[in-house]
Parts: sequence; C-alpha cells; structure tokens
Amino acid sequence: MEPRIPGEIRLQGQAEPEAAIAAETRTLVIGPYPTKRDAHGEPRPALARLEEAVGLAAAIELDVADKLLVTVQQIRPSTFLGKGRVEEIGGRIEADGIRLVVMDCALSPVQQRNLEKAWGVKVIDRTGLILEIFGRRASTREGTLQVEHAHLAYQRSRLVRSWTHLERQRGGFGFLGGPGETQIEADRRMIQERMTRIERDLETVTRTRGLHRRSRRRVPYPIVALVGYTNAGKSTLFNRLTRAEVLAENMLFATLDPTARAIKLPHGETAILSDTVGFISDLPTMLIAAFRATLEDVIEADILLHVRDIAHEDAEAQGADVAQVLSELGIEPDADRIIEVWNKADLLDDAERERLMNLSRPNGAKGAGPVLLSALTGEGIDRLMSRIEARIAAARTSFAVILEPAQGAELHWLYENAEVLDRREDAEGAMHLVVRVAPEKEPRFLNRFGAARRLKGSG
Ligand SMILES: Nc1nc2c(ncn2[C@@H]2O[C@H](COP(=O)(O)OP(=O)(O)OP(=O)(O)O)[C@@H](O)[C@H]2O)c(=O)[nH]1
Repeated sequence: MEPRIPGEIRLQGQAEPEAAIAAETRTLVIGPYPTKRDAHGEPRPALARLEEAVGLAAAIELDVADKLLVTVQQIRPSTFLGKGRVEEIGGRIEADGIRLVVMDCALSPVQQRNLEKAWGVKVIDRTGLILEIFGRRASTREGTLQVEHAHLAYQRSRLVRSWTHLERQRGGFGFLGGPGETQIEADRRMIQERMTRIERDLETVTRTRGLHRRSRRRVPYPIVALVGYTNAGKSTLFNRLTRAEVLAENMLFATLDPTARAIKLPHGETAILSDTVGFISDLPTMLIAAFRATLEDVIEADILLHVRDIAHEDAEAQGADVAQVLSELGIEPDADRIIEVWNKADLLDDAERERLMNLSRPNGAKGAGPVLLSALTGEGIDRLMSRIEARIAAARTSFAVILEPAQGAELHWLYENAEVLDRREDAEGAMHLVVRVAPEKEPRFLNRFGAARRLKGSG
C-alpha cells in the first residue's frame, strides 16, 4: 500500500509506521476554540470555523459522523480539554462508534497521546489534517517534495518532544534511558538526512521552474494567476476559462500545484492562466514556508484574479485571510493588478444578487469594481474576459508612429499586429498614429518602427 503521506518514513526500531487513515473512517470533528475571535482579533463565528474543519475532513473522504463545538477557557497541558469534557466526549465516541477524532487546534504530542489513550481512538490535530490533505493532493514532483519536507519537519518536531512515547512503542529498549535516547538520535539523524536530500531535490526543481518562468517571460504573454480561499471555485473558473480538464470537485485543496494554460482573450490575444494552491485560515507557518516557491508564480503575475465564494456566509473573513497572505507576499489588497471575482452568483437569491450587482458596478476612473459571475453556469464570464483584456491593455505600452503616404505596407502591418488607437493625417499627407503593442509583438514592432516614440506603460 502507498504510504499515507509521501514523507512518512519508517523509523528504526519502530514496529510499524503509523496506520494510514482510511477513507470512510467514522470521524468526530471537535472545534475546541478558546474564544470566538480569530488570530487577527476579528470576530469569526466559531460555528463557521467548525464547519470549515468539517469541510477539510470531508475533503479527504472521512465519514464525519458528528461535530462538536467546545469553548475552552483554559487549555489543560495534559489533555487540552478539561477532565470532565474528556470523559463526556469519551462516552459519545463509544456510543457513536467513532474511530477518529479531529481536534481543530494545535495539540502537543503529549496532549495527542493522552487523548488517544483516554478515548481509545486515533486523534489528529489541524496540522495533521492539513498535511493529510496536502499529501493526497500533491500531483507534481515539486508538490510531492514540498509536502514530504513539511511532513518530515512535523515528524521531527514531535520526535524531539515525545521521545518517551516512541520509547514506549519500542518496548524494552528504553529501560536504561540511554539506549532510548540513542534511538531518538538515530531517528532524528535519519529524518534530517532525508530532509537534506529533499532540499537538494527541491532546489533543482525550483531552478527548473525558474527557467520555465524565464522562458515564459521571453515569449512575454501576460500572466494571470488565480488566488482565493480554498473551495472558492478557482479550479472551476480555470476550467471554464481554459476548457481544460483539471481536478475540480467539491473538495478542498483540489489544487496543490499551479497549472498553467494559455487562454484566448476576446480580441484574440493570448494570456497565460495559472491556477494556484487554495489559501486557508491558520495555515501552519511551516506549510506557508513549504509553498513559498509555488507562490512565486503569484508574486510575478501581471494580473491576479481574487476568486471569492460570494454566497458563503464567511465570505468576508475568507477574503480578509487571502488579503493577509497576499500582503505577506508583498502584494497590497488594492493593487491595480488585482481583479476581484465574486463567484457562485447562481447561488444568490434575487434580492442579494441585485444588491451585489449594484456593488459590482465599475467605480471611478479605473473601472475597477468586482466582477460578479458563476464559474459553474458561465454567467458573467464574458465580462471577466473583457476586464482581463482591459487591464492588460492598460498596462501595455503605447507608441506614437508617423508614416509617410508611401508606407501602405507598414500601415497594413500595424492594423494586423497592433491596436490602432488613434489615426490622423496631417497637411502633407503623413499619417500620425497612436498604437498599442502587445509585449510579445514589441520586438518585431521595434524592428520595423525604430523611430516610434514610447508613450506610456510598463515598456
Ligand atoms: N453553485 C456553484 N458552485 C460552484 C461555482 N464554482 C465552483 N463551484 C463549486 O465549488 C466547489 C469548489 O470548487 P473548486 O473549483 O474545486 O474550488 P477551488 O477554489 O479550486 O478549491 P481549492 O482547490 O480547494 O482551492 C466545487 O464543488 C464546485 O463545483 C459556482 O459558480 N456556482
């Protein structure tokens, strides 16, 4: 059988690797939240957080039999939850035939072990769950390596703090204390060696990706990247725009690795559309670091489509989480290159749709309002395409060109290969033109029209 997560390695002396979490495992999801506010001090309904955790569990096909909200005033070092709570939940676990408990928080190895002992079932925390999801979604070599690395780092951190646990598993080895510790050292060294090897492999893969990116730049099509909260509909929109078949299901994190495809804009121009990893609140920092290379595509994009599930009750908080990640990447939320996409319009009732329609009317000179659409039905897709095109055009270089009357062939070339914005004939019959040139056509244009005067744009 395939290892549960690519990074899972069998440690020396350990009888068996941890059992895989099988699909359809009867699961209880617990939201043990200290307060009703999120990490940024914004109120975030506990129920919505719990629902998200349930969604994550369902994404790896666990059979979520029950969910439970627990307000935790004070975290108990040994079991996270209070004694009475642990017992009460234990009864429920037994009565419901639960096999796995997901605690939507960060558990210390000791807490995890004690809860497993008290309840007699497997317990995983939020990081464990997210690693599980990433592990199943990774499809490219880079993604697999990143997940493997993150998982080893997680394993190592737990190894250090829970060595008595491992000793116990190995039975007999730890009786003098010394050998147990040596064993831990051996395990740690093994993990470290493996991590170093992965880092080397990743460097190669990242370098290759850098080369790809540079060669993409040499055929300089504008790059449009999709970003958004997990499950917002990025893959569906990607498919709709490219008509390609990539994984799009009602599953979170369907897209771990960016996929890039060419799209044709309304006036026939080409752009590269790139799908990226779904963002999520409270993503463990270890994982953010792991995906930094992937996110470089986002940083370098000419246009970002920020896709939101506008029908989701938590849409605003999700949008804020994405904005936070973007600003960590150095992209400010009001940057010109961001186009807000309000997806799932088909799920809105008439009144809400009307309200959002009004809100999404282009505002101000930039014409920058959000685009309300449905990736599922295709409604509003044309508007998005035009908006992308307009945004690319706005960033594009314009040139002033003067043609003599005899240069008919040149005029023809311009009409075929550039966008003629203005055309005026002077008294001598010379043609004064303002043209906009796509980046990929610019070298050829400059070859022909070396005397053209650059007017504006990124050039
Ligand atoms: N009703 C409706 N459902 C949609 C729409 N767009 C996407 N969905 C559904 O929402 C779910 C998630 O869509 P995906 O495209 O996989 O979402 P994603 O943002 O790529 O998700 P991650 O890969 O987890 O980041 C799927 O069940 C889609 O069918 C829409 O416009 N309307």
